[in-house]
Amino acid sequence: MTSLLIKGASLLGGEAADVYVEDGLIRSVGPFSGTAETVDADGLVLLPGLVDLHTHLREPGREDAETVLTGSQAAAAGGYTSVLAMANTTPVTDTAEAAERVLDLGRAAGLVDVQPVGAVTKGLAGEELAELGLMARSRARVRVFSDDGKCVADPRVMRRALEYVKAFGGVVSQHSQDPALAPYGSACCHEGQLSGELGLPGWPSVAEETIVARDVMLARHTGSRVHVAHVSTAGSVEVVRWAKAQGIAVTAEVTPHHLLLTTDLLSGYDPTYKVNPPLRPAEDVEALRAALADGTIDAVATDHAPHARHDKEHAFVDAAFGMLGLETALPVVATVMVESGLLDWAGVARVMSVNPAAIAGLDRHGRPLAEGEPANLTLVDPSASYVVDREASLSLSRNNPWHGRTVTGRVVGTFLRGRRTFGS
Ligand SMILES: NC(=O)N[C@@H](CC(=O)O)C(=O)O
Repeated sequence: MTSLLIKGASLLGGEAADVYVEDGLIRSVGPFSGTAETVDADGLVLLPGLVDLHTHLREPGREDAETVLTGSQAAAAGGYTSVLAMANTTPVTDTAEAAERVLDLGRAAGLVDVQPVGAVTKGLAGEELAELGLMARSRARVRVFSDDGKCVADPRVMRRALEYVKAFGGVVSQHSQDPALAPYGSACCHEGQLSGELGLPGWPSVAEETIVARDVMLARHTGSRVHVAHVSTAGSVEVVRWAKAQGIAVTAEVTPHHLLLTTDLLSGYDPTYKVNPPLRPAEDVEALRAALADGTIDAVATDHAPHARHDKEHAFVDAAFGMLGLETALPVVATVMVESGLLDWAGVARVMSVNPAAIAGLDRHGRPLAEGEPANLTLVDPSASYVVDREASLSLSRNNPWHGRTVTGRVVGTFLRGRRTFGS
C-alpha cells in the first residue's frame, strides 16, 4: 500500500485542504489526522494532472530529436499526466500494431499515460483511410485521429473519416492548412506586409480558415465530431464560435506560442520561431486569448515539436517547423491568462486538463479533486517567477522559443496515480 498526503494545497486556486492518496486514488479531501508521507503544499495550487492533446514524441524514427521516454520526462516536468502522441512518426501510426507499440513504449517509460493518436490516412498521404476501426479496437483504444503535419485536404476523404469515427465515438483532429493556398514546406511566414519585406513565402490566414469552415459543415452533415488543432487566426475563431452556436460538434485547441508570440519575431530570421501554423499578428493573439477565456476555444495543447539541431539550425526557409512546449505550457498560460485575469486556476484546469481529457475520451484524467478519483495531480507554485533556460530541459531537443523569458507559475510536483513523477 502506498500512501501520500498533500497538505494544505489550494484546490483549483480556491480553499486549502489536505488531500490524502492511497493506492493511486484520492481517499479523502479535508482535514487528515493519520500519518503518511507528506508533501507540504502550503501556498501551492493543486490541479488535476494536465492532459496534452498534441505532442510529438518522434519515436519511432527520429530518436535523435525525442524518444517516448525523454518526451515523457519533459511532460511530467510540465505537469502532464497524459499526452496524446501524434501519428507523424516514421513509420506513421496508421495501424493497430503501430499504435500498440507507442502505447507500450509509454507504459515502459511509466511517467505519463501516452495515448497514441492514429493517422487518418495511410502514410499521412491524404488518399486512403488508415485502419481506423482496427486502431480503435486495439489495446491502444485509439479515439483521436489526425494527419497532423498534413491536412486531410480532400473533402471526400474527410467526410468518410468523420463518418467512420462516429461509430466508436472518435474524433478527427484536423491540421487546417489548405496546401493549395499554403504549400507544405515552403509557406512559412504569416502572409502580410512582413512576409513581403522579409522575402519569406506567405502562409495566409485564409488557408486555415477555409478548411475550418469546410470541416464544421462536414461535421454538421455527418453528425460527427471534428477538433480543430492549433487554431491560429481570428477568422478561425469566428467560424468556430458560429459553429458552436449552431450546435455543431466542434472543439478547438490553441497552443501556448500562439497565445503569446507574434509574427514580428521572424524579422531576425531565427528558425526557433518557425512553426506550423505560423506566428500571427497581435490582433490574432488577442482574439485567441479572448476565445480561450470565453470557451470558444476549449483547450490549450502544446504542439510540442522537438527537432534535432541538424534539422533546425539552418537558413529560415530550410529549417524544420516546430518548437518545444511541454515544460513551459503551464507557466506561459499562467503568465498570459491568469496574471491578466482572463482565467482563474479553475479555468486553467478546465482548458489544460478537464476539456482535453473529455475531447480525447480519457476517463481517468481531467477528473474532479474528490474522494474516489484517480490521483493524477499537478502542484503549481503560482507566485514563482523564473527565467526559462533551454539547457535545463529534459527534452532531447533545444528548439525552445521561451529561452531567456521570465514566466510566473511553476510546476513543482506531478503525480501519476499517486506516484510522484516530477519534483521532490
Ligand atoms: N507544428 C509544427 O511546426 N511541426 C510539427 C508538424 C507540423 O504541424 O508541421 C512537427 O511534427 O514538427
